[in-house]
Amino acid sequence: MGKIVKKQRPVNLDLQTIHFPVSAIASILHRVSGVITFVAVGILLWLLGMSLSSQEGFQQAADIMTGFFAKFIVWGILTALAYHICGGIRHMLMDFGYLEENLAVGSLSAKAAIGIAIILSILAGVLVW
Ligand code: HEM
Repeated sequence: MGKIVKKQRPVNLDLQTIHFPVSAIASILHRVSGVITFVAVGILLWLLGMSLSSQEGFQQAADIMTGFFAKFIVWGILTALAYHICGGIRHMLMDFGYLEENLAVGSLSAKAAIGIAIILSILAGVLVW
């Protein structure tokens, strides 16, 4: 309240020079993948319900899953889940004290989580297609 703020504060409008550290990217991805996984629960339960409703319902669900768009969505869901689990395990290892909480370990574990998720994503693609 009524604080005097210095008017000539340093300003950097060159957005090209601003880079997120890898741990920040890992953190944003963890939130985004958590939200995608949440929405995915609804989609997958809907598909499961349809497939269990009757023989025709099962056929309808199987037909839906032959389309490229549906496969792409399922691959996206599996990729988000894979990353969310990798990021979640990283979080829990830090929370339980198995990983040191410093910049070097934070960056390395973030890169490891992203790297493992990329490999799992490729495997998910092989599984879906
Ligand atoms: C249906 C499955 C899941 C859904 C819908 C889900 C969703 C979410 C969401 C929305 C968040 C909040 C993210 C944020 O606000 O930054 C979150 C956080 C978290 N999730 Fe999940 N999650 C699921 C499964 C899992 C699994 C299997 C793990 C275990 C590896 C896990 C580990 C975590 C952890 C550790 C956090 C807290 C991260 C933090 O402290 O910032 N989640 N989850």
